[in-house]
Amino acid sequence: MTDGLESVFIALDTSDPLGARHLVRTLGKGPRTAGFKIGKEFFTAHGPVGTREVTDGYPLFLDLKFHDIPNTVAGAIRSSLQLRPAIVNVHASGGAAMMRAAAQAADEAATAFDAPRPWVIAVTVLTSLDDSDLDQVGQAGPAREQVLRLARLAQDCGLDGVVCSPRELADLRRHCGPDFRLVVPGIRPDWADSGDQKRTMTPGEAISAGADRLVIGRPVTAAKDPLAALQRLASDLA
Ligand SMILES: O=C(O)c1cc(=O)[nH]c(=O)n1[C@@H]1O[C@H](COP(=O)(O)O)[C@@H](O)[C@H]1O
Repeated sequence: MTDGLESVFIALDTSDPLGARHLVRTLGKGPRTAGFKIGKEFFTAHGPVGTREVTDGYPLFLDLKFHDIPNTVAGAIRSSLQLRPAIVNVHASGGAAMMRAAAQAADEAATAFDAPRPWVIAVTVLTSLDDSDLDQVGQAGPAREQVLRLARLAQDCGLDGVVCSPRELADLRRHCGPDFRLVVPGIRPDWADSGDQKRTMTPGEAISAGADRLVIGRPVTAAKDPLAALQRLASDLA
């Protein structure tokens, strides 16, 4: 994975392998494509074999958001390294021991499989939640403070970075420093519907605020012409 202009992971949120394959062919060499994100929908249907086939050697963000006891998460991280992902993730709310176990498992498995060590990052507060949603589930808000609290914990536990919404980027950059990886969904160009995303910004705003990688799905993948949508989005970044 290179730093710099290739800054977007495209989310392949589909269970249709042919559709996913078509998106990879169309968007793989598109402007700003850093790689592809495989999440629960595709992985549950097609597993590691389907994932390997569909991503076809492009950098993989394996987004399975592990959240379990430390021993179970460590095992899941070890297994996931067989796919040689560029990025894997866990939920920060799984706690410090779980995050430490995830980081250690990634170190050990990278050595054991002679695989590159992926970024191990923690999801803070899902971008589909706002302050009142946090209140409902008994998490201390506002979202901005909860994201910062979890990001600091993830950094203390040796994780490489976090998933956050674009709205927290400036704060996190300031508190966590330039080397802490900030991977950012909740990206909505002003021409796209927000859908179920609540804490959003445009791609240009997110990059200016300090994102390392953007994660973009439906504004591109659900467009009539996904490549044209990606090109339009890239021009917002330029
Ligand atoms: O971990 C993620 O990637 C993630 C975390 C989060 O807080 N919010 C979030 O939307 N995501 C993922 O980012 C993608 C966003 O897709 P779109 O909303 O279609 O652009 C989806 O695949 C989500 O699963």
